[in-house]
Amino acid sequence: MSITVRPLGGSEWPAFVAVDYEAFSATYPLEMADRWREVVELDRLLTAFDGDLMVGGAGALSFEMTVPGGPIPVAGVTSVGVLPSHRRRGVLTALMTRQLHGLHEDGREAVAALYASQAGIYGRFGYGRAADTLSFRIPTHGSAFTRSAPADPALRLRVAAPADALPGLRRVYDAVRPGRPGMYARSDGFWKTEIIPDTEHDRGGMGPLRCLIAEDATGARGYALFRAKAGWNEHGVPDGEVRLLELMASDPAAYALVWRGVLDRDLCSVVHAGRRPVDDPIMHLLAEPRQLNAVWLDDLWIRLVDVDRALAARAYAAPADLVLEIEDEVCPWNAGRLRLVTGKASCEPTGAPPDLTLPVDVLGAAYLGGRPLRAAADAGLVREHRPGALRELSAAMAWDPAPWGCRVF
Ligand SMILES: CC(=O)SCCNC(=O)CCNC(=O)[C@H](O)C(C)(C)COP(=O)(O)OP(=O)(O)OC[C@H]1O[C@@H](n2cnc3c(N)ncnc32)[C@H](O)[C@@H]1OP(=O)(O)O
Repeated sequence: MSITVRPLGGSEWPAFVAVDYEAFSATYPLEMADRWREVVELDRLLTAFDGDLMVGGAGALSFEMTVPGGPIPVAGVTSVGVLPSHRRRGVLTALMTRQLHGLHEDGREAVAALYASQAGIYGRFGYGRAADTLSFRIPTHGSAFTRSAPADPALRLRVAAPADALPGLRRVYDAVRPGRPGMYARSDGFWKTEIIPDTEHDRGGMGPLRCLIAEDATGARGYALFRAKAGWNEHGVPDGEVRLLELMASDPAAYALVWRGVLDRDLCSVVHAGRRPVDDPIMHLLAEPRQLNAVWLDDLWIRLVDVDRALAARAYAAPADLVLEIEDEVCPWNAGRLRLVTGKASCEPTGAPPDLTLPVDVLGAAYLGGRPLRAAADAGLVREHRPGALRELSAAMAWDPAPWGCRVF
């Protein structure tokens, strides 16, 4: 089988959707692809052909994503799929290789990010697991806060229609985003098609999308987007549930108030809060944090497309002056030695002997500051040639707060 990879042609969007739909065993009504059409950038979609049959596709979104120190351009890789009839014959490999080489030649983004459908897929292409996420299942009867939970009498909680509340949601999201690595700017289209849509399919058996806003005279300071479903058990005791989709606040008092609004919902006995940051302050607010019943998952995967530019683009938490020997089979322009000097964030080729040797996926995993390089070294993935070099780089790359992308793209 000979596979050709090329950009999507003018009339090929329906075929791209059909491949994706089949690859993902999707259940959404096909018209919903029109929604995604508002977000995707058609000129950044790649397709793979077996003869004249489209058998795979992959896309990239032009994001501004926060990394340690502030936002930078990042390619958000998405809509990757291969027809079941053509799996495990190298179609994804051809797409990923072409995409990474294209990003390098294009030069707009030195970093690519994605959410993986399965955690075993992307390491071979140089992506590292850079952020984690926790999902909570909180029984409302066990959700009392500690006595030191903050409160602000100027705040009030308001029930709002999500579409009407959009300016307030954006105000809060855009206040939080620049401070947390992994969060990315949302276009109007992204808010409208990914965050607030509310069809039967979006509801998935739950109620409509609901919104709580915490605000004062200046406007919104926090919000929650969620779905709920009331219910009673066989004894007549209320046991409805809340599914929290997003909760964001620009200050601690607003954060605590919005959470209380979600946890205190009448007739609901449990709150499922998916994809929360691993340093979510709710862990400090609950008097009995075991009631979080946390489950740990991978969040963003990061690929340093151009290692030198990517390392020079972020800030560092501690001084470091090191020679790194990078291993990168997929993007050979990265393989070699770079001198990283953190104070001025410069990263230049050098012939000096290396202090550390590490594969590009390990560096990608550490890039957002949430995965200690030291732990990767303990797993045997980093080789230290100068004693102390590992500790130096690990401390420099660590960052607070923990990385988190919030919503899958
Ligand atoms: C960012 C996103 O969009 S994530 C969404 C990814 N898409 C999906 O999950 C949809 C359903 N799955 C698919 O479409 C396909 O099975 C894909 C895209 C995951 C893989 O496509 P393929 O063309 O089969 O991959 P390809 O043949 O290039 O495999 C390359 C290597 O990855 C491995 N691989 C492929 N899929 C997986 C997987 N799901 N888990 C672990 N390893 C995998 C292959 O075994 C192969 O390994 P090898 O080089 O050691 O032989």
